[in-house]
Amino acid sequence: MIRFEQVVKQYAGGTTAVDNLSFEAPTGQITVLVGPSGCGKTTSLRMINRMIEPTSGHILIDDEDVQTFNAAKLRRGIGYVIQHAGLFPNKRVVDNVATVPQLLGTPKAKARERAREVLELVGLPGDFADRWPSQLSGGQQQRVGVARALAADPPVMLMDEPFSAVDPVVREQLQDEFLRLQRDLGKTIVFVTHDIDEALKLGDQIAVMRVGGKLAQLADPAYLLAHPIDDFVAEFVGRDRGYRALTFAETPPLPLATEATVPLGTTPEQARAATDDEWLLVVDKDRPVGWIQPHVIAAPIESAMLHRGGTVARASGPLRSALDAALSSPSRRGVIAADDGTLLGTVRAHQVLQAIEATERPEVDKADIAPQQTSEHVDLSLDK
Ligand SMILES: Nc1ncnc2c1ncn2[C@@H]1O[C@H](COP(=O)(O)OP(=O)(O)OP(=O)(O)O)[C@@H](O)[C@H]1O
Repeated sequence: MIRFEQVVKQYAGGTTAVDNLSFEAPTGQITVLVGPSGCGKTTSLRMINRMIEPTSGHILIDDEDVQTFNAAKLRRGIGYVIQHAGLFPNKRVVDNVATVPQLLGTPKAKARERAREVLELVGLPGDFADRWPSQLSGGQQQRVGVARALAADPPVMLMDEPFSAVDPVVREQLQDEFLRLQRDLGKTIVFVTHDIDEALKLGDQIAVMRVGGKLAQLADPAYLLAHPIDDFVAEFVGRDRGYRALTFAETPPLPLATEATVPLGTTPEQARAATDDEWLLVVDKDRPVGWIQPHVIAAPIESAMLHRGGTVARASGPLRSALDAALSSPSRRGVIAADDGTLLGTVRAHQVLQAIEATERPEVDKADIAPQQTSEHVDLSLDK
């Protein structure tokens, strides 16, 4: 566990970058620091591995003050990933990744062997290891950055906007892979981003910071969306936070309608006989694959003719997926599937909205509210 205790950082020149910050980043979980530019996220992160020293206060890792460690040793024992990966351009990928294990005393051959293993873990197998960083895409470079941080198998990882420099599609892939990896590795991670969507997706808990380096609210994503503590947090998590919150709400049993379906290869006559509706759902071995308009087609149904608009939601997934499926479907009927992908039925948006109306929001729990709100803080101000 990483614990911030009333940490303050004032830079020479007088800027208070971090102001009386207290929070805990639990072991094995992802804590995201999020907030607008200049709110002190990077400064907070870098104080953990002592790239920056606090003006006052303490940071503890597993109850040991980081001040008691040798700074260089501490840094080697903590994985650190930054935007643009920060790879050594004159070292091959494998040697970039092997750097920290070697610094920690692992013989070169063994460190390289380990580097190849970790590169495979982050989706860069085989000959990627022997390339130069400049021969990789931005997304691949970020993966090398993650591999390099993981190579020495540190229990703690610090990640500063690691996925911000790549395009949105690659970013989503990197986030998904990172979450998959973390499920297996269970590192204690502090992750900095200015992107609330990224914070909500990755964070087990989210610390929202405001300019001036103060903690505005610390909570898990669902709670943050349902109960922003003030206007600043509400504004920051977005006007569409009600919609975003559906990502964290389980789908209750929905009133599914039986949908007429036809398999690929169905002739136009057969398709027209199957329904009176404008849209007809096509399946492949009981799995929904797309919609066609039976009165428009002139040849047997093949894959290329399908309207793929409309996502398929899993009955066991979040309510947001069910609503997205209904809203994005060309027939306005959202397709709901079982976990194995087979069709269960369809649902309309108003039915999903009724289900949303019936869901409960997380209870307000005072313990989740930012430490600045505690009486301790009030006492301090009264002392003056
Ligand atoms: N070395 C420094 N000397 C003086 N002021 C600094 C220094 N580094 C950062 N600051 C100031 O401290 C404040 C916090 O900066 P920090 O980089 O921690 O914020 P951030 O939330 O990470 O911002 P961003 O999202 O823009 O990277 C800012 O006002 C910044 O200008």
